[in-house]
Amino acid sequence: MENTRVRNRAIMLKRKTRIRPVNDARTYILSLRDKPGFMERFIDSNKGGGVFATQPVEAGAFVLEYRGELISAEECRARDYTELQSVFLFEFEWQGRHWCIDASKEDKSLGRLINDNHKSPNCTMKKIVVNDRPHLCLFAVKKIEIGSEIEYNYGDSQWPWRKKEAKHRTSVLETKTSLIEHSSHDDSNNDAVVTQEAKHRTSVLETKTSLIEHSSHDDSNNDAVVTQHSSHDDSNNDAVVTQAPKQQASVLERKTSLTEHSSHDDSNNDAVVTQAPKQQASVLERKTSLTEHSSHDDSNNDAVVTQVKE
Ligand SMILES: C[S@@+](CC[C@H](N)C(=O)[O-])C[C@H]1O[C@@H](n2cnc3c(N)ncnc32)[C@H](O)[C@@H]1O
Repeated sequence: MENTRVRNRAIMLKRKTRIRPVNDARTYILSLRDKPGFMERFIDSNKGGGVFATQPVEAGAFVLEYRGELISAEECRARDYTELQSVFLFEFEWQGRHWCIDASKEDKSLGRLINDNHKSPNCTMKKIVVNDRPHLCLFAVKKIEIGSEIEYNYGDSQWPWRKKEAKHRTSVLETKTSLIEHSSHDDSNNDAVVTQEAKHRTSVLETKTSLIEHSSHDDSNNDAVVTQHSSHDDSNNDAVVTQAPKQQASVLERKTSLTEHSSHDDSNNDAVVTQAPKQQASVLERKTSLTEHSSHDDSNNDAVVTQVKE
């Protein structure tokens, strides 16, 4: 009896002393600092950099703010972003209006460097309102171990790297099938082991080659945002010139995506929609994803869209 009381008191104390994730977020929002326990690390030339945990993170905990400039959707429309910059724009709805966090400026903050994972993300984006201004913050949806990459779902869009992942999966599947075929054939053969190994090696080699082919194919793909990050775009004027019409399209599409939600731009929508449906989808889907998270999180004890006053 006494033991239970002591245990309950200890639990209550622990609950009281644990910082509420939303309050934790508020602290870092106000201080304009990133929470310690995370670092940027280069992953590969495809993904670029990413953010990794240097300390374990509890499920539900505040992770990092997607820090940037809060601008209206109208302002976002008026700005001339390159395609490289446009992947750092996060649009969302707040108080019935459309807003954007423009994180295109390198400011050493980590939130803007977090990569996409639509299958098993360990974080989710939520709106936190501090002093009447919305902020986008990432919270852990599961326990995150030291060394794990921090990832969230950018939204249900056709992001170019997801196409690559799908191609990779197909190649691996083909290799597996090929191996099964080889081994069933080899079962009847005494020299099977050596032959099988050799075949395995060939298959692996083929897969590697196939992957290289896929990636070089993707590099020349017009839809590939990944290509925008590759170094030749930055250093090569010709590449940039070639990208120019695409950039225009993407800006136009972003405008369309925004006009869908506002009535005053009805006059010039049609042409734009046909120009770049994919980009439009990306923006919309990312926004939808955020809204879904928010409504989902409303039922969560760790309150999501939270009004925090100083
Ligand atoms: C907001 S930035 C994230 C930081 C970026 N990795 C960097 O180093 O600057 C978004 C860009 O990261 C890359 N990216 C994000 N998630 C990815 C993923 N799952 N696979 C491959 N590339 C990804 C894409 O190039 C995308 O345009």
